[in-house]
Amino acid sequence: MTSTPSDSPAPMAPDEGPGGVRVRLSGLRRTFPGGVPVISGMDLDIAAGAFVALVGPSGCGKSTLLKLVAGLDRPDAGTLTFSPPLEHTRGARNPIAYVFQDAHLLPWRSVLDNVALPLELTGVPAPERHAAARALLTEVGLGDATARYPAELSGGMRMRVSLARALVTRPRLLLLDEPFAALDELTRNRLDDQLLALWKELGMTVLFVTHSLSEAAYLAQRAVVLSRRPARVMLDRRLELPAERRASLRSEPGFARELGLLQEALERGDAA
Ligand SMILES: Nc1ncnc2c1ncn2[C@@H]1O[C@H](COP(=O)(O)OP(=O)(O)OP(=O)(O)O)[C@@H](O)[C@H]1O
Repeated sequence: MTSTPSDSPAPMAPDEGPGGVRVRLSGLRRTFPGGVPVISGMDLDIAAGAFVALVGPSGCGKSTLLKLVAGLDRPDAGTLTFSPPLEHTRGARNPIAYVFQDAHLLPWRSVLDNVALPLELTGVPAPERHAAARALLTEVGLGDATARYPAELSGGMRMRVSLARALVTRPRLLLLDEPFAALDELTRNRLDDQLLALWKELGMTVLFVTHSLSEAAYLAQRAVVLSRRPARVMLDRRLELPAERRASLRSEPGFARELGLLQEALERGDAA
């Protein structure tokens, strides 16, 4: 049966999210043609609504893992389970959203139409999709940039548009692959705070890949440190930091202690 606009879930208010999904990886394996083993027997259990950071040496398999979770690639063995199953998702049109390091905006579309695109593709009528896109753009601080075009935006603004576009479908799982890596530190810190606010508001599960241990510790409740390829879990740690993250946290001794533990695991994993 094909989906029509009238089959679409009811629109959700900006402060209402469908909540997160639990993600379980069991014995997940991926070997690329040519025999390059990238993931060999990965087990991870991510609670619904958790914010998990994934760090590891360059080339260890982080993006591969995200692609497997997103369904953009298939494992050679092992299982990937979502609970509740993604097809039972209330309100979410695309239960999984993916944000890349490059914002990947369509240059010929306005900011509003870029953000509304995922809804347009599922047949949501223009007034409804524009209202949803406008609400999200306001949340990321771009309420006055809806008519602008990607070429007129800074790198940080483009990433905010990309984040708004990912969230416009109210996903239950948000996958981010080094989304802010190309930005200056101040912009990156601001976007980290915006992402945290959106996560708290919408309650989706977040899996965030980053090379920055400091960004991982600041954002996540739980950090998973991977070894060099094939990726194995070197450390899976619930961070002992206050739930409320503020800029001052970065200079506190508890934060430095967590960074030290992550660094030590990363070095062990790189030498493994
Ligand atoms: N489609 C593919 N075919 C063959 N090899 C691949 C493919 N995709 C990735 N690889 C290899 O798998 C390994 C892991 O790549 P992946 O992009 O997952 O690493 P990563 O940890 O995300 O790296 P980085 O931190 O540098 O972004 C690399 O050696 C890469 O060359």
